[in-house]
Amino acid sequence: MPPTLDPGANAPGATDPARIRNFGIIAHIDHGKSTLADRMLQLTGVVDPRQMRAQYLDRMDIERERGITIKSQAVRMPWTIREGDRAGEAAVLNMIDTPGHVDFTYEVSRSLAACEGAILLVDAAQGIEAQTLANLYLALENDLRIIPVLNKIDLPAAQPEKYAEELAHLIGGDPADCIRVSGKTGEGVPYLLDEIVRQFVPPTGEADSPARAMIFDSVYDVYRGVVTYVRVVDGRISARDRIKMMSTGAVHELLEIGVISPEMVKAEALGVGEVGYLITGVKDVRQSRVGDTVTINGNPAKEALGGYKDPKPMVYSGLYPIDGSDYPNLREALDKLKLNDAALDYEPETSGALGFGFRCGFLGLLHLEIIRERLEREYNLDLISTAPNVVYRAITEDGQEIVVTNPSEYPTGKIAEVYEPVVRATVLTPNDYVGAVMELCQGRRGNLLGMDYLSADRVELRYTLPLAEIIFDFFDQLKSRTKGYASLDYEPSGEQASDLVKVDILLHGEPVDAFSAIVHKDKAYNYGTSIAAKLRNLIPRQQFEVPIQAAIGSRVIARETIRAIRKDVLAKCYGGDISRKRKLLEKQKEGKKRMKMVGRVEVPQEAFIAALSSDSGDAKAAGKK
Ligand SMILES: Nc1nc2c(ncn2[C@@H]2O[C@H](COP(=O)(O)OP(=O)(O)OP(=O)(O)O)[C@@H](O)[C@H]2O)c(=O)[nH]1
Repeated sequence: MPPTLDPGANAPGATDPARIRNFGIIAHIDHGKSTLADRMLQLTGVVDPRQMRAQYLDRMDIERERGITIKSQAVRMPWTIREGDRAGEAAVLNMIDTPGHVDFTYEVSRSLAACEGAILLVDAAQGIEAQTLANLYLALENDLRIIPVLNKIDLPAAQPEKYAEELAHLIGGDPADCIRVSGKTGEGVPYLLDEIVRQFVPPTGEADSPARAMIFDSVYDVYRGVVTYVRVVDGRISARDRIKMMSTGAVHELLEIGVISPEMVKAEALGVGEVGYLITGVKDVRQSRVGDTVTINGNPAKEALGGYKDPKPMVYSGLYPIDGSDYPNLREALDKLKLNDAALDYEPETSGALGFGFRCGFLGLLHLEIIRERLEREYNLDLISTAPNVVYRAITEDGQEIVVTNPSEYPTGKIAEVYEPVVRATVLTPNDYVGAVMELCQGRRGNLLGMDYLSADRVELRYTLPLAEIIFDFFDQLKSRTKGYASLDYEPSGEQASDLVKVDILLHGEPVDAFSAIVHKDKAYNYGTSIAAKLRNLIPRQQFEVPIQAAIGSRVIARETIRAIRKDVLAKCYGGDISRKRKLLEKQKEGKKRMKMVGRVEVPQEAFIAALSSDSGDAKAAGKK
């Protein structure tokens, strides 16, 4: 049975802003955000205990399986203070669930911009991790009040005293002010809800000004089209308004407006400080973008709320169907996924080695991995992805600027300067591994910005690093060098000029496009030798000698050779009967169909796939801690 919302003073559209508390929960992955959110839904009576399922708010299958939150959601919950001198004070809590992973930092920052307060949730058995810090900085940038909370106090390994010290040291204040809870058993959660009403401030806004609402999430629903989540800042949006998106000027009819509690509940209007959803019938999330400001067409606001950014892909990779006849299906699947993902970018591309496919842009490696997994799982496609690369900006000597999202577009002429994206990375590690982490970062062209002791045995290291150095196996390396104890977070931090070169891999003198890469000059040799060695083992011997070369322009930097073999399928048939010979030749022809020709060399497609797939796989690891 859907919950019925109070029709009185607390009804959506009529809620006194002084009663509203908008807050988010920020935490490192797996510190228990979704579990705590579930417990709150239950304690506030929004979800019937019998309907409760784990991670109620994580709706997508992939989210639930991976246990990570990709899309944020907002839930409205009534709460009345239970204890203390303000007992009996009724409030409306809007809990805005935020994604935790670095790829979705922009979404986190928009969700937080819709809040006045944030719960800083830390696992009492683990302490502060890199994403705790990164998200805390985002919350502080948005001027949010912070309530420090230690979770999982039911665990035997929990050390709440120790980590309360650490938290207090980080955000200032008294360790005793850290609230201790268990999302699992519910212990401490009612007290936390009381404190949310007591400590967080209500929203402020101009009730009589033209309406302005910020979009903090936008999801595509097969039945309802795009559902847009907004936080009203000024004025009021009612069900009969025509709304206008301030970044594009597009005007839409409102079909429905309401709040989530925890399913969609229609409302008459949303007023100052309220959080809810809009449905306009548009079919594409790009028309309703996160960060944009919604106003009313008849009485538009003059200025948009700040902070809107176009989503910009950071990492590109080619996606190819293993079976070439799946190409139209892949196109259709990408078209559909894009409806739900404003950051996904793709265009057709052809590769000599892999056939027809798409060059796709992603926010980061986890984003790539999620899209690929959804394509394979929901659309039944078998895919191969080329090694991911970042976006380079090359300036030629005659002053032309070329943006390179694919190594094959790298200009061949004289280049004055090449810029690559850099990130600001935060690594948290136990004291013992500081040396190992530094060595790794230095090896990846990192630049140490600073180092702080969070407690006697935990260190925060801040580096700038080229994004390209992080997207391969950085995370795996970090984990293995620190026995799994270090955590990593990073955010884009502009670009830098670097000494970069394009390495081509040539097979019998012909370049194989799928293996061209842009790498730092000092790493070109390593890249060249490793790919050449890999291909030598994967490509079967031919009837002539095949050199595999790695080259920068016309200069060869590495070489391997596949020795010649004469494969005579008829060798076994001395004399014998002609029909048997014909049969063997037919069979050989069949086998050849699966071969790709690179110049004169026959290469089984599986060889390309094997050579490419051993480079990926890091995103999976990066998805979890
Ligand atoms: N013992 C114990 N386990 C908990 C508690 N809260 C969460 N967990 C467990 O910790 C794991 C991670 O919890 P989630 O709620 O999925 O964590 P999350 O922070 O939402 O993770 P992301 O959505 O990936 O960011 C799950 O296995 C939970 O069952 C708690 O209070 N006590």
